[in-house]
Amino acid sequence: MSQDRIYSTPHGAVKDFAFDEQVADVFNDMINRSVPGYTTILHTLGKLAPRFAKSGSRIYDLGCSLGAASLAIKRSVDIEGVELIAVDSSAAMISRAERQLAAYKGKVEVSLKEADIRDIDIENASLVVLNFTLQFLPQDDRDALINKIYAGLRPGGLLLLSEKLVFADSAINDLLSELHWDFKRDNGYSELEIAQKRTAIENVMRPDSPEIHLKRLKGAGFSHSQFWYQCYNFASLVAIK
Ligand SMILES: Nc1ncnc2c1ncn2[C@@H]1O[C@H](C[S@+](CC[C@H]([NH3+])C(=O)[O-])CC(=O)[O-])[C@@H](O)[C@H]1O
Ligand SMILES: O=C(O)C(=O)Cc1ccccc1
Repeated sequence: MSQDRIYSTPHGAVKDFAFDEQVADVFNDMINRSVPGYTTILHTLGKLAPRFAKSGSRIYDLGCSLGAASLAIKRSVDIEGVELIAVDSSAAMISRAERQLAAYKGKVEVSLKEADIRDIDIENASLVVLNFTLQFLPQDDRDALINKIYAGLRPGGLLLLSEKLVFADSAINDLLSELHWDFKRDNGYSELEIAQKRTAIENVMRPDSPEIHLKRLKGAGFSHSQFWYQCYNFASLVAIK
């Protein structure tokens, strides 16, 4: 897997970030060096998946990128009769995810779909994963997706939702943003890379506050929801139907 050097040279006018071939080629390196807690969250998904996966049910990985979350599920779920549906709207991501997931033989049956997660049906789900995907949907479309997930989950089913956060308190927001940029510096990103990536994502990725996430989950009908992990301005929640 190649190193992410996409923003290492001056771009002039920085284009909006897109999940294209260039990004897909370096995505594993990019997400590991950019998202604090990414490995911890996938490790914990490997603990959650066998607890919630049920024979005769489906698991959805929405915005699967290269299939890292799906792979964590395949590796940890050792029962027959579970169908894993991994969805991404990027053709570049789906073709690479197909290769990566086929290389691991397990009991879970995987199908990959190149589709917009707003357009797919969610049915008979024991587990739904939104690992850093909701933040890329227009804010007006987020409630409808969470409502659809709630409706498609079985009683007792789990939603794992990981997101970058924004905080209403600007002193806190600034401090946690600075710590995130320190994390990127420590992982070898230059000031230019950090600044250009920031410009590239500002129009395509709009984080919500912790309060909005909890309110949205409650509004959808989830009676149990909780942040289980936070590092700086990155966090993960569980919600149980
Ligand atoms: N409307 C949409 N429909 C389908 N896919 C979408 C949509 N919008 C964005 N995507 C897809 O959501 C993914 C977000 S990355 C997820 C990481 C992964 N979950 C992981 O566990 O490694 C997170 C990040 O880059 O910060 C990309 O692959 C997009 O193509
Ligand atoms: O890189 C960043 O600053 C982020 O906020 C996370 C991220 C990671 C990978 C793709 C897009 C955004």
